[in-house]
Amino acid sequence: MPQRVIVVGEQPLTIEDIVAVARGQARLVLSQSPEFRELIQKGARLLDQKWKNGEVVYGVTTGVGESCLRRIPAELVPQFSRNLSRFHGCGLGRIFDRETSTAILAVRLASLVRGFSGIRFELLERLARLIEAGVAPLIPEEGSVGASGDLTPLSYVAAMLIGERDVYFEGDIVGTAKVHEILDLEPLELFPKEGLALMNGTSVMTALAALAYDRAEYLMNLSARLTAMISEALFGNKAHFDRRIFEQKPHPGQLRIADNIAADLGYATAYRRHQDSRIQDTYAIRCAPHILGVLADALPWMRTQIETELNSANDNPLVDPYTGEVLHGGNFYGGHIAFVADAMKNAVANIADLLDRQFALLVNIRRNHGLPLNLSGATEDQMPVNHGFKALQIGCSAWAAEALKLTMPASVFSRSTESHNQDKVSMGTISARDAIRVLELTEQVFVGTLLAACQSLELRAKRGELSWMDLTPGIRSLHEQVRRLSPFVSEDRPLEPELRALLHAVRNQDLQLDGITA
Ligand SMILES: N[C@@H](Cc1ccc(O)cc1)C(=O)O
Repeated sequence: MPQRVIVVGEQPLTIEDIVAVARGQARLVLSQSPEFRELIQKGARLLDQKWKNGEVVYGVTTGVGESCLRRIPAELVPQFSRNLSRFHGCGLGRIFDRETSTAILAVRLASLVRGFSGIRFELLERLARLIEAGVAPLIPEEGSVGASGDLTPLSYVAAMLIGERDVYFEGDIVGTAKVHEILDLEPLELFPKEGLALMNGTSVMTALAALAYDRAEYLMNLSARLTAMISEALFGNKAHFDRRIFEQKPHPGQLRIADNIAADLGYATAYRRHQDSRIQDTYAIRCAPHILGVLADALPWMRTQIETELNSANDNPLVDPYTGEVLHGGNFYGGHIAFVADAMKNAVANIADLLDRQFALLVNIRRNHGLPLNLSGATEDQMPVNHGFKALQIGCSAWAAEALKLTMPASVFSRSTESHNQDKVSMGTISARDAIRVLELTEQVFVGTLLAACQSLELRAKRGELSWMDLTPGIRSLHEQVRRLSPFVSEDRPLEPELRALLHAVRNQDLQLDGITA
């Protein structure tokens, strides 16, 4: 299949563009339009003239941050960009994976093409060339306060361009200098301001937020379908998803989720309650649209903020390419992304909690309308030595608790740092990393609960309590997709490999959600 080509520099990028580039599903190419090239070069030329004329330019002929009053002698200016990236080479913690690192490169490029960063076209070309060649720096996750930009993690992007530190390349981890040799490239000598332009921005947190948005949206839609499956397995009351209820409190996302669940249940107004169903199910079923709807209704706002940040010039100082004026500000402050990510982790962890409660309904013999204890599929004589889904439920409770624990907002933990120059910071990169971790855990809760739901439906079918033909194609299709990776549990067995296979399918968005209205 020919890869989609995304031209950067001509139109704003979307969250989906970043995800596609990160996953190798789209190529990112730099606009070759002469006007675009001229816009970029103009900013670089103006800046070059300024410092060569002996003018004081922050971050070029002065130190950075609190050191802004210290002048840098002309002969030391070229060395400065290199040193800036080097002294920030102090990140710690885990290393971002290749996909995330690629997203970070693409997001930084989307910012620099605005033409307000005073960098050469050549630098943009090199960045695009390295992305195209599948090169991505090894970036430690920790060490950014998220205002003053993601200085430390982005220093690894600058280091890659000057041929330093290590990168992912062709499935390996390789010294950057070596990769330059292989690709027959000379490492760049950064021009004044280029180091600062690369590092002084919000691209790490924004890349994480874009990836998280995509995962959260998919997981939300999967969870709506899973809710329908579990409602069927519990002989739930389908009338809880009657459109008229939601029209009276018409949050559009919540209404859409309710409609999707109703459709998956084949609900029609003439519906008659199952003889075993309760007049009102507990909240984990009845309020599922209200719980998932919180995220559904936040997503449009989150998208606006993430995509505005993604397509912004978020460094400092900015260089107006039309007048040559140097504008000193604080666009590196990641408060919007911090707030989005804190909100996202809260809404997603609530999904973990919701699914964990749904699982609890399935295994509890006082609530599950006759399903066997622990959903065991063993024969009667084998029952005493088979515990079915008991441990998996415990696992889901642990993952849900861990996700919920991570919802403490990071954006309120500003620390005054850097000799009180950076006296109020966003912590957005920490929020965004939390959001990713909460998603990982919630995906785990999802696959565990999904297996339990499939087991429950199959138990019902085996016992003649439910007919597959009475279920909608949406539910049957999800069940069949799961069964290709993990069969019915009749005798106890370790489920880890199957859970991992399912997780992999969720991460790759391989589970098809046919018929869902997004
Ligand atoms: N973010 C600072 C620049 C800076 C760069 C590196 C530092 O270590 C500190 C500060 C500014 O634009 O004002």
